[in-house]
Amino acid sequence: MAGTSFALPPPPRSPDLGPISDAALFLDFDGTLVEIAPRPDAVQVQPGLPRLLQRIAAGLNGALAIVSGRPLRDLDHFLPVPIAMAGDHGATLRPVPGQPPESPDLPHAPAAWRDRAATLVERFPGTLIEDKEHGFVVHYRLAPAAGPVAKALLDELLAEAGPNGGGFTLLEARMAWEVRPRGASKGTAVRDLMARAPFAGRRPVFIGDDVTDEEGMAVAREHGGLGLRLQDAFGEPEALREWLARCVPAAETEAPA
Ligand SMILES: O=P(O)(O)OC[C@H]1O[C@H](O[C@H]2O[C@H](CO)[C@@H](O)[C@H](O)[C@H]2O)[C@H](O)[C@@H](O)[C@@H]1O
Repeated sequence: MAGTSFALPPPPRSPDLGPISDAALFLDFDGTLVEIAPRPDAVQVQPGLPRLLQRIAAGLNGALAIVSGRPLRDLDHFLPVPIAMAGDHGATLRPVPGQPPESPDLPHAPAAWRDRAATLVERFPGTLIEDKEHGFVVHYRLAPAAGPVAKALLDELLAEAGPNGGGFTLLEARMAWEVRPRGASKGTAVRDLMARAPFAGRRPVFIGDDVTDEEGMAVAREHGGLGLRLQDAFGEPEALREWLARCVPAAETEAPA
């Protein structure tokens, strides 16, 4: 519903932005909506958060999307509410809740790469591999010494595959290295969603904490919107959740009946 008078309040650390009207809100998950945890399966979602997001989405006529590196199955587990989602760093889109996800035609990482990464996990207890639809992540939060070794191994695998890494790139995440297919990113996800209702015609506001969010922020800015780094505009995830809670009364006032 472009043209609505509903406005998000200014972020606490960026008051100069003033109220943000006609927003389409794009939110990262890990490190942004929830605090970083020792392992991917250990994140704690505040009990009221899913419903809060659903209420804000309703106030924005559906123009709220989670844009995450996580697969949709994780997002559905942690946020079991009908809101738009983009998972796997933009490789999987579900713009309409309840509809089947959409995936561009992307390559799948060779099984041999995953096997080589598994040898690393044997050498460095505490490391773990997280499988994604197209690639995988080597996490080393619980074994920091493994970080440079994992990077060297994954760099080598991609280099052996040719100049464009066999269609893959190595993404630096928080205490993790992710083998991800080229051609999808949080930027492509935001661009795709901004071409569709109910996002089209609104002002994109992307909020994230990590280097993996920068492409999403850049596309939001290209569309005349805001790319907000959590640490700069809000501080910690808790401050973002407090801000989201403050969005709700206005959202419900302005939501269509
Ligand atoms: O795009 P995001 O929603 O921020 O997801 C990025 C990656 O987040 C997860 O890993 C990170 O969070 C874990 C839980 O706090 C933490 O243990 C790990 O060290 C972080 O790298 C997730 O596991 C990945 O799949 C996401 O791509």
